[in-house]
Amino acid sequence: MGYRKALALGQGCGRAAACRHQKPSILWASLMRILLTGTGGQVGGALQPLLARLGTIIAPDINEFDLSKPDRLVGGLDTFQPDLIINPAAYTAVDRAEDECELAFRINAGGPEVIAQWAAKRRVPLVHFSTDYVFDGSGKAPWREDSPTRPLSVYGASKLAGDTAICAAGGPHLIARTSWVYAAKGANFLRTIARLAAERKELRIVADQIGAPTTARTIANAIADIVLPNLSNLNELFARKGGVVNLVCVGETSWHGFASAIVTSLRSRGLPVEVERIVPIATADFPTKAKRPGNSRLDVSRLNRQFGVVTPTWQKALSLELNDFVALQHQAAQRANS
Ligand SMILES: NC(=O)C1=CN([C@@H]2O[C@H](COP(=O)(O)OP(=O)(O)OC[C@H]3O[C@@H](n4cnc5c(N)ncnc54)[C@H](OP(=O)(O)O)[C@@H]3O)[C@@H](O)[C@H]2O)C=CC1
Ligand SMILES: Cc1cn([C@H]2C[C@H](O)[C@@H](COP(=O)(O)OP(=O)(O)O[C@H]3O[C@@H](C)C(=O)[C@@H](O)[C@H]3O)O2)c(=O)[nH]c1=O
Ligand SMILES: [Mg+2]
Repeated sequence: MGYRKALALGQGCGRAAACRHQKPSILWASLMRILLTGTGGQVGGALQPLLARLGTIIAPDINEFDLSKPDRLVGGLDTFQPDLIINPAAYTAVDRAEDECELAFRINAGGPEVIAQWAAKRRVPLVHFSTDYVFDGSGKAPWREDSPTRPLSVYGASKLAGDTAICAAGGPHLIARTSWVYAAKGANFLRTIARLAAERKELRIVADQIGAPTTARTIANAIADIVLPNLSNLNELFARKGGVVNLVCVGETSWHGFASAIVTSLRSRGLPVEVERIVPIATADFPTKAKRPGNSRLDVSRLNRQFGVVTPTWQKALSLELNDFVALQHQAAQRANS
């Protein structure tokens, strides 16, 4: 699918209906085969331990199941025979995507399309992940699941094309739309800021892009809370309540506000912090290849209403994540000294 066509497609595909959560069936759980992609990444890595007790986790690496080669995925799916597919694998290098448009589209749209069509034919439920970067960032109101999309970047357009293809496949699916994901491990803003804060006296961080930093752990917990009690009827649950659902931490801040909170917490926890000034700047003063939305706020009321899932505030989630981050830093320091 081409970039322009993708830009013109897809306005979200949320559906609404009422349903009661059911208790998990132990027998069902033990028989379940769950295909989980991207376990080397933030969200896949956080999901893996939570899902492990549900049955057999099939976690292929990129050589066994490469989303950039959509025509080879059906063979893998036929071999794995999953009862549930969870697909956090994605191309997430936002600036690089501007130069690797074709690759980003294959991984974020072509691969998911093949998976969704395979799953739809067999009525296998599919959980996928989307981004705030499908929006153009206008206005100040939080985006709802059915708000008009207009991505500003290749990454955003490729993710939207994936969402649209999954919706069009017509199978039972849930697309969790999230934002500003980070974890104690992985490539993310928390780790970038921690590194820069230990090296520099001054940080200059954009203060006019507003959203909700969200830990991979928050996303994994929410998905587990939706999936676990409904294992035996996920198919029906997603057919009635699936589609897109926003899944972010509660509250909002700018990247500058997020960086400031990270640095304050690192200092109070005794980690090395050299930085003296965190200067708020405009997006225009931090030129990047890809354009990013100014308004990345996502309205989580559907998540609360449909699934009864309440996420923590971004500040609470940050504090929890920093416990792990600090422990990992101490371990690394001990290894370096021994
Ligand atoms: N990160 C963010 O800020 C946000 C992410 N999202 C979405 O959430 C989801 C999870 O993101 P996150 O966990 O942060 O992503 P990460 O970048 O942390 O992880 C992506 C994973 O995808 C794997 N991957 C990359 N290319 C391929 C490929 N060709 N075939 C198979 N696997 C591949 C990577 O493998 P390897 O480990 O080998 O590199 C990695 O394990 C994605 O859909 C993303 O678009 C939404 C909003 C914000
Ligand atoms: C390092 C740095 C970044 N920034 C800005 C650039 C950018 O606007 C913002 C965040 O930088 P990042 O490169 O981490 O942002 P980015 O990679 O665009 O993060 C996005 O990733 C994809 C995968 C998503 O889906 C989005 O939800 C979002 O999390 O901070 C500064 O202003 N100063 C700095 O020193
Ligand atoms: Mg990034």
